[in-house]
Amino acid sequence: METQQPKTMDDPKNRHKDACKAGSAVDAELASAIMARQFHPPVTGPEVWEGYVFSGLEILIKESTDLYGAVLWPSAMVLCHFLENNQDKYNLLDKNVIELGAGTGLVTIVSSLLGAKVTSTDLPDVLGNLQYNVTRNTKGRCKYTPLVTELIWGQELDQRFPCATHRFDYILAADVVYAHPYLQELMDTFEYLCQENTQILWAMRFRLDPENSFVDRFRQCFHLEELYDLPSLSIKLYRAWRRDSTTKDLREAAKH
Ligand SMILES: C[S@@+](CC[C@H](N)C(=O)[O-])C[C@H]1O[C@@H](n2cnc3c(N)ncnc32)[C@H](O)[C@@H]1O
Repeated sequence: METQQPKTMDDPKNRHKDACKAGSAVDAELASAIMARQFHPPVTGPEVWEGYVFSGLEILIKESTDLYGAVLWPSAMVLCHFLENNQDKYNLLDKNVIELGAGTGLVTIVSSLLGAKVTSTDLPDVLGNLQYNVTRNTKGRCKYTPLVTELIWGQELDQRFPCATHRFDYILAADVVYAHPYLQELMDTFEYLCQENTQILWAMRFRLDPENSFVDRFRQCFHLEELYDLPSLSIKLYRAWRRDSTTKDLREAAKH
């Protein structure tokens, strides 16, 4: 299957240069705190690495610039920053977590470092690089070894992730909504995986109309709460849960 290469995406490497130019003081402060997580590791040679600090640990991510799934997008940093700083409310310890469109794996790595049992998923083309980064940064550092596996949105979900045996406390997703032709399949995947006690934590960058209409459609199936709004990065972070679940269900689920 071909990896989708969205025509409307800008270069993530340049994106954060504009951070903090606009928006409220809170936005600017938060955006710069998130972007300060990145450092340039002293790795020489032909390989390109990006360095990040989360959970008090250095994380080295290998990117390969030929695929969108092999580049780290700032929404992933926003989601990681949130998870690390909100462990009192969103404690991932011993929780079942699935990440959709994991790309280079930063969210999977940070969730694993925070104690979650993570299933990290993406298209077949990017799994090699994803597995490499996940192993490199979690081996010997995590309570549970993360599982890296293929999940093509909307395909074979009931065969590969039967509801009876695959119950997730959290679905994590960073920058999976953009101008690609699989938005309905992505929506179907959220709907399929999100059970009564599941919470979705989803960071997205707003670029063009597809993002806005996806959010509108998403609201028809899920309750949506805005957790972060970072205008300087054009990124929002949402929490979502099924329309037929109550907040009480989720509070009860969070206790176990
Ligand atoms: C913009 S990248 C974001 C990557 C990562 N979450 C991050 O924030 O750095 C979008 C991700 O979605 C994955 N993706 C795109 N279409 C997909 C599909 N139909 N099924 C599963 N994953 C898909 C891509 O391979 C890529 O990893």
